[in-house]
Amino acid sequence: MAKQSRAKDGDEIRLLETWIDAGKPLPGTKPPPPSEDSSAANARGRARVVVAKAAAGEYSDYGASTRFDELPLSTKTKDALRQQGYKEMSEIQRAALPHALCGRDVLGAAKTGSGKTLAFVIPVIEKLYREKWSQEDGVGCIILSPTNDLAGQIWEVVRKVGKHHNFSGGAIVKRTGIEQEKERINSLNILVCTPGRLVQHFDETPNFDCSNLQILVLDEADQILDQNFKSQVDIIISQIPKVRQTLLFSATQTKSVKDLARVSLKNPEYISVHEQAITATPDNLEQCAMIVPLEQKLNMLWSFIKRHLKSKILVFLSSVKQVKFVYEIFKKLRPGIPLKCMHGRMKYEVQQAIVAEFSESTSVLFSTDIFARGLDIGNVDWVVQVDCPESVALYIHRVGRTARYNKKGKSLIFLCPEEERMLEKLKATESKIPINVRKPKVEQLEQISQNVAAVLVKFPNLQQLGKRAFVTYLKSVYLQGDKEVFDLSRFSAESFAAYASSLGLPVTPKIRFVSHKKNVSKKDMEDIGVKQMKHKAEVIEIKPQVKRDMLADDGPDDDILYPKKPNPDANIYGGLDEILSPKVPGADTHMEAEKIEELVARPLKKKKLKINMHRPVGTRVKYDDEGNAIDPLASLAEEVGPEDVIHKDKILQRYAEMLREMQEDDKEDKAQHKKSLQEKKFEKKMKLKRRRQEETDAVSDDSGSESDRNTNTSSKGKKKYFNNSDDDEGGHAAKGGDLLAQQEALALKLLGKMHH
Ligand SMILES: Nc1ncnc2c1ncn2[C@@H]1O[C@H](COP(=O)(O)OP(=O)(O)OP(=O)(O)O)[C@@H](O)[C@H]1O
Repeated sequence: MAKQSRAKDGDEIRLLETWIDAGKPLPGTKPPPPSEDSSAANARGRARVVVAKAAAGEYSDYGASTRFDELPLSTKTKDALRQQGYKEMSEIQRAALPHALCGRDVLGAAKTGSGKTLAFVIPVIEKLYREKWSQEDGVGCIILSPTNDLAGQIWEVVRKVGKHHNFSGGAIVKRTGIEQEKERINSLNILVCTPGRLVQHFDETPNFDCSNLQILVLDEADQILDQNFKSQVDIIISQIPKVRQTLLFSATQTKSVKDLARVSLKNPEYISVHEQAITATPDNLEQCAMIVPLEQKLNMLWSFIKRHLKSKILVFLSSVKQVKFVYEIFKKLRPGIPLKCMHGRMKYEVQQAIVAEFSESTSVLFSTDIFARGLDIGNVDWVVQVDCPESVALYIHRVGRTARYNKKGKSLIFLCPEEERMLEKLKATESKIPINVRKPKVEQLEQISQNVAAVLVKFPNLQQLGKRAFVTYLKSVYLQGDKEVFDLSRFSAESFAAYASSLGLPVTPKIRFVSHKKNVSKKDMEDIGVKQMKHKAEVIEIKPQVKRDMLADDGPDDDILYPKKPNPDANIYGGLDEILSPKVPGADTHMEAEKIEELVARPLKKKKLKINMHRPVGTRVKYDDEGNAIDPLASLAEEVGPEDVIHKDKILQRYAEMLREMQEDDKEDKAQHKKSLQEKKFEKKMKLKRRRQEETDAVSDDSGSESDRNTNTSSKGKKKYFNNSDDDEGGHAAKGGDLLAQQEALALKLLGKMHH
């Protein structure tokens, strides 16, 4: 049987190779527009004729195919595609597959959700099939993806399309431990992984061999080729054969020759199927923007969710801490729709489970940008960007999580007045993003800051989270590279205090910014999700300024949350009234066991800050107790007065406690820091002492007198203690060592006491 099947495969491979060679499109050509006679029955008939002709030795040009079964593909692949319901090809598939199947390098760009994955998965499977690849041949294809989740998703597509083939493969992600992966990686034919994980295998897996690699794929190629992955990609390229096929795909493609040179494409086909399109985003996507002051964002998000309880909503926030905080707070406030959250700090299995749940149900998923690219979840109704994306490209990827493959979708972005430059960028002709600006109606906005404050009082652990959310948000703005959009100095001091207050925080948290790139920790980068921190040492100026109250401006017909009448301009497919579904009755805000009615209004008195932040760093620097320069923002935080706290007794009391706790924490931190410095100093001293002792011992060893030899017995023992504590001599000497250790411990203890 196996022999028979091999022979059958052999015949098919010969036929496919001749067909591919005889009917290949000319380099640089695009497929003609689909013929008018494209009814399903006719197309099926045509496909049958094409295949029969090929079998009879008449090979048709397949560059004009519109259906998968008209392409020179193996029966196994065609069967799997049919079983998955794939018949007609999408534009990018029509344009890219003919070139990729005949072995050309491809640089493909097409809108989000347009089917790019199949455009590279099919050539991968077919190439290995025609090469008669088997397990013993090792790694034949590497598909690089920027995230583990996306790698998992791509692997699923490979598995489904290749299910009748005999290849092995897998997503090399964090799920399995690296040790287990090391054992099996050389027997996998198709690897789907992040650049980082692959480099780890090059570094750590003995005999990891990619010398037979046939095909390299970069999904989300522009991201994989950016600075963040540069060193890893360079290592990968240096470890794989130069002669190979390379496929690069993304919705926002890199055109940088330098970038492309790094992956050494050979006469690549540049395929950008939507280059002439009027929009860079899917046609079925309705996009809106709202200018929302920082301190109103949470209220706005809450109000939006409350009015879309029957929708599947994906919410993007800029940091892990914010995602956690908003998720936890909203969970306590119970909007009346299931809530989920997702970020890079979660285990891979948990992420997978959340994705699966979100795919199935109507719910709200709060996420960092881990979810922004590539992930394919069916029927997302809304993408809401609470925090501004770092670039127009990221905006396109985020909104692309909805309106996928001919489905409809809507998106909404909140931009602070200070970030209006981003709106200009989105609206610029070259961005090709049809976005409508809407103004919310202030009287209909639900104000939840008192409720949030009450939740913080009841759940003190959320106070810390709130503080971290505040800090990471500001950090994320500070660390962004595009200073035209992200500039902390444009925010007024009052708006930070108001923002802290909107998060339920009694005081504006103290912040100290790092001023040099090298000082930005990896954890910060992960927390914030900032990929590239291009900023140099720079001045942060916080200019107290009169805030334009955007919400007070009650424009006509432009209320996205609660429109009076539909705006015909914004009505792309059926009107905003469908988007802005009326509030579902009986789903009012209710907090977990809290008595919200106990809380009174919490007016935030705007205190005029006395510090002048206009001056650049260097002309006016403040220092803390330890002599460190304090960032202007940190000083700003200190200026927040007691009048900024909530008036209600209970909350006041709690806040007073919190303040005390924070001061205590500060004190403890300082003491701890001092202690650890002294401990380090002490350890260093002891090490030096030990080394000197050893040197003295060594010198004694070299002397030859009888008496010296006696002394040597013990000094040798001492040396042996450090190397080998098993033998008797060593054991004896270990006592000496123990003594030393005891003395060290005692000294450390004393030191500790001194600083308490
Ligand atoms: N020819 C096709 N017929 C029907 N559905 C298809 C076809 N090709 C792809 N799809 C479906 O379209 C959806 C989007 O495809 P895919 O994830 O490949 O898009 P993409 O272009 O890679 O998007 P992104 O840029 O966001 O990564 C998937 O659910 C996929 O199953």
